[in-house]
Amino acid sequence: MSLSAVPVIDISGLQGVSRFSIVSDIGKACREKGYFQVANHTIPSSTLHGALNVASAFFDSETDEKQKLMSDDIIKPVRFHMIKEMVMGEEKIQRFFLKHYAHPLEEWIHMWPSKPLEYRKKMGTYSVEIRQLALQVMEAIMESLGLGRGYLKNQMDDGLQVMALHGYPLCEHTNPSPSFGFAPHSDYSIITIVFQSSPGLEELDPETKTWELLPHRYDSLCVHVGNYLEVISNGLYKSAVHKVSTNRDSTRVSITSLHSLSIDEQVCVADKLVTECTPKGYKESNLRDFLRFLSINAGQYLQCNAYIDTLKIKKAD
Ligand SMILES: O=C(O)CCC(=O)C(=O)O
Ligand SMILES: [Fe+2]
Repeated sequence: MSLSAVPVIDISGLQGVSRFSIVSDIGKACREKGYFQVANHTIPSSTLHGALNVASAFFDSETDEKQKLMSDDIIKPVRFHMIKEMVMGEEKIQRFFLKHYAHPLEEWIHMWPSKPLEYRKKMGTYSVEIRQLALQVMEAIMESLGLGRGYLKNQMDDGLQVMALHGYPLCEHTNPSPSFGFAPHSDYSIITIVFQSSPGLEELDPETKTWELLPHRYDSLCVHVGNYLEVISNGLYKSAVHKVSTNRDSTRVSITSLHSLSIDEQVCVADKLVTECTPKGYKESNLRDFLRFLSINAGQYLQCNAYIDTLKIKKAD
């Protein structure tokens, strides 16, 4: 595991004269890694930490809210879940998980936890701010692919934002199992933005095939290329494979925001990226296809690239 190679992109000049070089850095990071950290964004620290605090308070609480939202039905727009595993003959919680849809906010917020009392306000502010950032980053990504910054912009207005909150309790066993925490996977989004309370997220470097621990830089956010961006880019940008392992010395909380088109909107390879030398590499699909795949395969998250692999068009020899 190495510490140093995660690209950090300062986006403070994205709307100014430095746009061209920032867009090209973002393109390079998506092409070579599939992930990068964003520094100097404009989301206030109070918004980021306010959301982390209410997420922790929700996971720590003993309220019947958790019970009410508890479900194994992955289609539910709001659900709480606990992922358990046997460790040395004892059942251990490896992760608490709360998922809720977030855009448009007024459609979903009344279904979110009502306790702690500030949950909806703080998480609502976070979700709106993070979505604005995601749209800016997406514009830059589309520009870096030569598709123009407005590519898919209208569809994103009706797009889906799914927030996935994770709480990883302390685990005193040093090595319960390789997947204890969050097993390696890639995300079912166009892009994902992760905020973490402490280090733990590890990214698979596609070239060296080594795991890189994402450094915990103050208020920085991590962007992942998701499965649907891999499709849109015709494989130029590869989905980020990542995991969270155990060996932590404190409880860890993370907030993931997954940004996609609406549930029935087909995502396909951008026409401009299909050429004689680079034929179409992926079938089109939508988010509902993914959810169906997930429920048939009965896993909460899939191993690595299980879903995206089903979309790949095999090259004729
Ligand atoms: O806990 C984390 O940092 C990662 C969460 C994650 O990968 C996900 O929600 O898809
Ligand atoms: Fe993920």
